Amino acid sequence: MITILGAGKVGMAAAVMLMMRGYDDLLLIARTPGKPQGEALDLAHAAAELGVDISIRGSNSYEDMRGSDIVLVTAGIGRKPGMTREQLLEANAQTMADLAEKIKAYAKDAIVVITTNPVDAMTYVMYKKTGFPRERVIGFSGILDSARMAYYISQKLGVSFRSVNAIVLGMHGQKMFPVPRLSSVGGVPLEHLMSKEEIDEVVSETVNAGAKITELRGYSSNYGPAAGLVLTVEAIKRDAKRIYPYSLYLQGEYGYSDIVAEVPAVIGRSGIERIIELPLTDEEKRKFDEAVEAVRKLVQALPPQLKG
Ligand SMILES: NC(=O)c1ccc[n+]([C@@H]2O[C@H](COP(=O)([O-])OP(=O)(O)OC[C@H]3O[C@@H](n4cnc5c(N)ncnc54)[C@H](O)[C@@H]3O)[C@@H](O)[C@H]2O)c1
Repeated sequence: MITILGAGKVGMAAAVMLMMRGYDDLLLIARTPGKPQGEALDLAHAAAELGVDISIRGSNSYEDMRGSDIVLVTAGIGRKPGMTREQLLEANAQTMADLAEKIKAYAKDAIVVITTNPVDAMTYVMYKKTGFPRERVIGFSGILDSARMAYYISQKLGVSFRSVNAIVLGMHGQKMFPVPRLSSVGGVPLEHLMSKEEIDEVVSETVNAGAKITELRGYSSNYGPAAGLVLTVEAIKRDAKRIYPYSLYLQGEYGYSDIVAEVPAVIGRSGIERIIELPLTDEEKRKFDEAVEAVRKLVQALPPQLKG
């Protein structure tokens, strides 16, 4: 059973994509009476039209998440134009702590995937408050950040983004670190294919991609994160052992402990199986450090009761 907490724009886009890929036993949980039930009914009708034979339910009761093997956390407020992800910290941290209690009570064996922003700090709160092994507390955004980088590279070079391998590390926010040296197109290092100015442009477009969507339409992205959530569910359900970047609690990797950072990892049935440590140059390590320090600042700004 896959439970989605929060039936907002990200949660519902994920539900639609999961339905279309045939994932059975979907449960939507949200606070507003009628909202998750209505969303589930509409989606169930769409599944019937498409001939997708699955069960989709909505509920206002957290107890119904009993038996979930995956819980996707999408509850919390999103950005408005001009806001940074970091400005959502206070409101959403309390939501994470509240939801951690519910997940602990009713889905103690689930793999928890957090999308709520600022996602690195929210993953930290979820890890501390559930007390789950770190393998089962996974912050989502890295798949989206690297897909955005791949998209901008593909646009500039006129090649399919399926031939692009783009790497983004560190955090999901203004200090995210796209790594051109480790990114490649058809196996050729990016730096052989683009000028420094073009690469700088790709980096800037990647970092500002979410803000651009928010500026244009007045609210933050939802199809992008939803697609990456589906890949994450797929990797878990199929024990696919794919390598994707996630925001994960570090215990010595990259020289860091007791902090969350965006790093590549192998994901399968039991959650995160292994964190991959990429070889970074001194300059790259400095940028990675800046990203991690930005997360640390956010974590430090959390009220003490939400950190431990
Ligand atoms: N990690 C990423 O890559 C990424 C990308 C885009 C958006 N996001 C984040 O995802 C989150 C959700 O975005 P959205 O566009 O779906 O927002 P939304 O406003 O459309 O939906 C959020 C839902 O959360 C619910 N909610 C709010 N506070 C709650 C609480 N305390 N308990 C239970 N439910 C609560 C709301 O009722 C609403 O249904 C935001 O924090 C946003 O910044 C993350």
